[in-house]
Amino acid sequence: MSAARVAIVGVGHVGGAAAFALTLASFADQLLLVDVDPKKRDAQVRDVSDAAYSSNSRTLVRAGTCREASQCDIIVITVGSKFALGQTTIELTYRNISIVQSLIKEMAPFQKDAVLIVVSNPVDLLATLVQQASGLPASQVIGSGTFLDSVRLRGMVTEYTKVPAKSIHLFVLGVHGEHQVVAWSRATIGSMPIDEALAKDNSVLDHQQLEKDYKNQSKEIIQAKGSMPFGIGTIITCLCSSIIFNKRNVLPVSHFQPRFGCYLSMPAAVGRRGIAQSFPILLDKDEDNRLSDSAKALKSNLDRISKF
Ligand SMILES: NC(=O)c1ccc[n+]([C@@H]2O[C@H](COP(=O)([O-])OP(=O)(O)OC[C@H]3O[C@@H](n4cnc5c(N)ncnc54)[C@H](O)[C@@H]3O)[C@@H](O)[C@H]2O)c1
Repeated sequence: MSAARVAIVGVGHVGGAAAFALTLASFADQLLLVDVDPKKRDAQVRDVSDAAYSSNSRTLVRAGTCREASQCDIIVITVGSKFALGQTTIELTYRNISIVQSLIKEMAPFQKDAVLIVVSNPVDLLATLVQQASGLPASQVIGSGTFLDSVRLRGMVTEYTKVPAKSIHLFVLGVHGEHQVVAWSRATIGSMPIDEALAKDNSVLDHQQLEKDYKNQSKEIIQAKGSMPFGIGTIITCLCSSIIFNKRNVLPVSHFQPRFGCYLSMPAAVGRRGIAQSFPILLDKDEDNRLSDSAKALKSNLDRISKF
């Protein structure tokens, strides 16, 4: 890619952290920040520009409009609304659906090679709707999905096994949230099944405890500091890098699953045109049943939404 332009739409906690991480990574030529709140947007531009100048980043950070964003090479959607007093999760979900749907209408048509990265929650549902409304091929719309969850869980296994995270092949898959599935049956260290590798040293991984701990970590971070922007900001940067440099890194991201007719996370090679190849993992029966149940629930929600 000659001159890479990235836009971030919604520069609150997550969008701001992604802008900071992308600027330090210094591979984008231009970074456009867009927000419905112009004061916040301009403040983020000034703050992140300071980081750009003090780190000698090549990335030029500036404020942009939705139309300008739609002509960028990568568009990251991090818009969201916060819980209002007395609001239920369902009300918040519908609020986010409505924000994202009107945003995509305002932005379309997109540059034909653009890749959209949806981060806003509920990420799989929104990524499916964004793809339908964007007019872009499914391969060019990606959801951040369970990428952060996979990285976090791998980090915890690293602490236990003392094996570097890059040698641990372990994925969290499916519909991001309560019903995501850890693919323990396919987890390996090097090429050896993880439980077998540990058994050699008489060690045992407590799958249930680890799952409980990595899920609790999100809740604990949010309770203590209100948001958890740094991990996801880095994940967004990693996705942008794989796209811009056509690295085809295999990452657990949300993408269209013909088997279920909706988006959910499975490993996929991510390159210049988005999803270059999907690598669905053959799960064991219990894991597959759980993944399949949550996909069916998501699909029926989507069918209900499309009737409105
Ligand atoms: N997928 C993940 O792993 C993951 C992790 C963390 C957060 N998230 C999600 O990211 C989203 C953002 O979280 P946050 O903490 O940054 O929220 P935030 O409230 O700090 O930021 C949201 C921003 O979106 C802006 N916005 C709202 N409507 C807009 C519109 N129509 N056009 C442009 N901008 C608009 C707001 O002004 C605000 O600046 C949430 O949906 C959150 O659940 C996802």
